[in-house]
Amino acid sequence: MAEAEVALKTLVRVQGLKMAYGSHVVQRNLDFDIRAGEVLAIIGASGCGKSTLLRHLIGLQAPAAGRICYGAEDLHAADDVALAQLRRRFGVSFQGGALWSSMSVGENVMLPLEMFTRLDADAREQKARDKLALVGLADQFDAEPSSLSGGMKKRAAIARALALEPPLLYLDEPSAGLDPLTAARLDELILQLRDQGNTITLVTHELASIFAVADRVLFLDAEAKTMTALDSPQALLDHGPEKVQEFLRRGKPE
Ligand SMILES: Nc1ncnc2c1ncn2[C@@H]1O[C@H](COP(=O)(O)OP(=O)(O)OP(=O)(O)O)[C@@H](O)[C@H]1O
Repeated sequence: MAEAEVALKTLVRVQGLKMAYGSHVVQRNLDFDIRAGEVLAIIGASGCGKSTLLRHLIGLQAPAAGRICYGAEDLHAADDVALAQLRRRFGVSFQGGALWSSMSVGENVMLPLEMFTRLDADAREQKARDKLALVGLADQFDAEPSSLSGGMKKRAAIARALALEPPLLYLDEPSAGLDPLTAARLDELILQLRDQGNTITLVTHELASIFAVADRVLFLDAEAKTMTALDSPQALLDHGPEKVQEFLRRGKPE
């Protein structure tokens, strides 16, 4: 397939999405695509609805209005069988990593393989070791999660999200709480995964990393309660809405 065609392929289409908790509307009129091969960063002020959007995208919360389609399949209208198949199309790494503390790092990564594939134990172990190697944790297969640093836990959670080799990864605040060097290494991992053909949608507060990794940025405005920008970080910095420029200027590296 030609490069331009790959870049334009849509994995997820969000149409007229309204998100609410009861009568409290968080965001409305969200219309955007997630394109194959891109890193899309969802940004905006605290409380604007970034995590809520992520929960809608992975099917944990239902829209108050609108649709989220993976190909022709409406995520929230899918029956259980279709939903199980849809969920195989994406991996998720939640804030904090959320590894099971009662299992070793390797067992954590093998868990989705045990639950969703018929691979035998040897094949599961090999795949988990491959994924851990990919995120730079080849030697941590037998380690307890509690012995890992914050950055290593996030990497291990990404390895687990990669276990089933989904084309799309959702990462919630992958570099939150990390020192700048560790955060930069995580940015490198995200770019490496993208270069290997993964599509990554991440929620982030870390403005510096947006410029390092994001192909496009979706800005959710907390006051307007809708998206007010969707473009490359540089384009938004140069000629985006004033509020978005201001938001991005705070994190622009010198
Ligand atoms: N379970 C819930 N019940 C009711 N309201 C909620 C719930 N979770 C979030 N909210 C509200 O929805 C809005 C969006 O919250 P959300 O956590 O999605 O924002 P965010 O942009 O991810 O914030 P942050 O950057 O601080 O993590 C906020 O006003 C929040 O108070």
